[in-house]
Amino acid sequence: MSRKYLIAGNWKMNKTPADGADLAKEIAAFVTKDESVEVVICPTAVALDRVSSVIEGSAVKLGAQNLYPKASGAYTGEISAEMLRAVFAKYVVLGHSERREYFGETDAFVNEKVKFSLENNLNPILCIGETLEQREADETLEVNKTQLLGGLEGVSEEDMPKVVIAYEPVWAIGTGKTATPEMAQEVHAAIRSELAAKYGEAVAEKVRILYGGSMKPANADELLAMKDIDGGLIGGAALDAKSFSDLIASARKAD
Ligand SMILES: O=C(CO)COP(=O)(O)O
Repeated sequence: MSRKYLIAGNWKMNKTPADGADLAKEIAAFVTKDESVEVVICPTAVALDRVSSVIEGSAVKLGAQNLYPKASGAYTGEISAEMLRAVFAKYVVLGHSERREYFGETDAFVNEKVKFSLENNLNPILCIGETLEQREADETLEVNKTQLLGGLEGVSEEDMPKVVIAYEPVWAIGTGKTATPEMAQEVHAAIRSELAAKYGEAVAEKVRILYGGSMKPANADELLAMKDIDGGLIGGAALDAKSFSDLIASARKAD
């Protein structure tokens, strides 16, 4: 496959800087320099600097979990793109369903962040996904299309290869319930065809679409075998060096 698999760990609100550094050290030891899989870890903001030092010189890349789309100034509690670049973050998770649900983030706000991250040399991981109610009401494809196109409003074709999409069905996050490979593939294929309609086939083929939602070593092989699943955005299973390494190993095999 021409797209490089991406395994990204979203640590959410877990791990102190010291615990994060320990975990990062173990992951960095597992990831080789000529790795066929791109590996990203996304600690909390307070752990970014320390984790960054630990993975320096390794093939593991750093991601943040959020940013505020302003250069600097009176935005108490927020973190700028420049600050993320200063700790050598390469990726930033945006529009996660937890941020949409608990912090009221809208498609328009997520879109501002996506554009701001691209303007500031950070690769956005744009998260989209339907709730259980929406799936049961047969709205899955429509909801994902709205969040996808809303998040990408005004993003140029040239910037698209830097964008990663993460399909994370809300009902599968942290619940132990995983979408079947076929369910996930259906949505991933629909996402890719929306990208093709907006940006053309060649661009759509380059964009990586990750699956997220209770992905773990036991189900990774069959998910990663699907044509349009290019990796995973992992929560719970990314908090343990063994399970995260096993996920990287699955992606190596799937390559
Ligand atoms: O939300 C997720 C990653 O962003 C997925 O979380 P879990 O892997 O814990 O279900």
